Amino acid sequence: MKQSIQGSRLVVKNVGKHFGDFCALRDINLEVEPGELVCFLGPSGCGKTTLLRIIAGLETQSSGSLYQGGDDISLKPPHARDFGIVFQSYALFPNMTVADNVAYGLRSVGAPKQQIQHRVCELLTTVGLPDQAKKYPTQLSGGQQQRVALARALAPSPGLLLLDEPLSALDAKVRNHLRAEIRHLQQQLGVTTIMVTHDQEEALAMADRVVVMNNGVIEQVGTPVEVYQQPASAFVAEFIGAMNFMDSAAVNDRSVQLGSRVLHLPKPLPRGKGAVRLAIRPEDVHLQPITGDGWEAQVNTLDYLGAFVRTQVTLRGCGLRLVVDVDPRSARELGLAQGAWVNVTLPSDSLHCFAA
Ligand SMILES: Nc1ncnc2c1ncn2[C@@H]1O[C@H](COP(=O)(O)OP(=O)(O)OP(=O)(O)O)[C@@H](O)[C@H]1O
Repeated sequence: MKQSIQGSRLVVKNVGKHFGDFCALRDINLEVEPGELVCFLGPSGCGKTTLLRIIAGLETQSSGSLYQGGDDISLKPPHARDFGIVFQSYALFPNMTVADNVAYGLRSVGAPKQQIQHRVCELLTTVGLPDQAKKYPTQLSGGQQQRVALARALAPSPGLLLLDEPLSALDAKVRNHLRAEIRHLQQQLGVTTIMVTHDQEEALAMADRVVVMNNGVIEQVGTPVEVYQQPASAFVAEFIGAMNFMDSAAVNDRSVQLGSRVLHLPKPLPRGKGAVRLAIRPEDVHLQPITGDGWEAQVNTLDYLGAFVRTQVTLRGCGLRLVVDVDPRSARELGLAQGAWVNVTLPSDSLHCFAA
């Protein structure tokens, strides 16, 4: 039996899902490449789990189709699809040993006994539990149980691995550790993987591409760098990381009026007129000594967060409040303190614009 897994390509085409009158998914289109790890990320109720369950065949789509490795799987029952799944709650069989849990999928397809034993050993070693084969799930920690669940899902060498919030029941330290291990294992095996999460840090750290969902639609599909640096909508900009939003008005297709100033934009506006929602990340706002260029602003609050200082300032004149992240050394050099005055500049190449 092979240790490496040949990941298969998954295509989701025009998938929609209704529960009665409620539309949970609308016209979902997605292609997951062999060996890729894709995260479904979005707020509670946006449809992540429903989409994962449709891919697994545990839920039936109301419209659209699905293809795995070129085969139309749209109407296949779960057992006829080629995937392994890990749920948030470990869902191990409590009356079976660790070894029997991992062997379960192989026994059900009638694999020879010796081959099963070898595969179970191999997988328990891979997930770092070579000595736990004879234990029962209740004798293991949450992190260990989730490793067993992962080994069980991978045992039949599926073309697709589905992970439904696999880390959210674990404490922060175990979660971070297991996050890195799952990613390493996934890359080593080359198994095509889809993970559902509402934790943006987890998605950005693990995924090749992130699918950002909201209200049953895909807002953006992109690499972690793309969804962070070039958010396609105000929702994505706000949902991933921190963002300042400012109401402004277009002067023409390359500039906007903010308070008494005209700011130039990095990209042309789709419409060169009307209201525009301008946005900038806290780490992209520049603070300088009061003699510098830009707006005069007063410091309202300062929070020391270890790697950086999160500051809130109010611009003189327009009264606009901005959150600014400054590295601790610059904060010291600027003499940042509550009530202090600084100059604020908003670099053009860091501005994002969205329809108001
Ligand atoms: N069987 C069902 N019957 C009716 N409505 C459902 C059913 N399953 C899901 N929904 C609704 O569909 C929407 C999407 O649910 P889903 O579980 O996919 O969201 P989610 O993004 O995974 O959220 P969470 O992060 O909270 O799990 C929700 O509004 C939910 O209430």
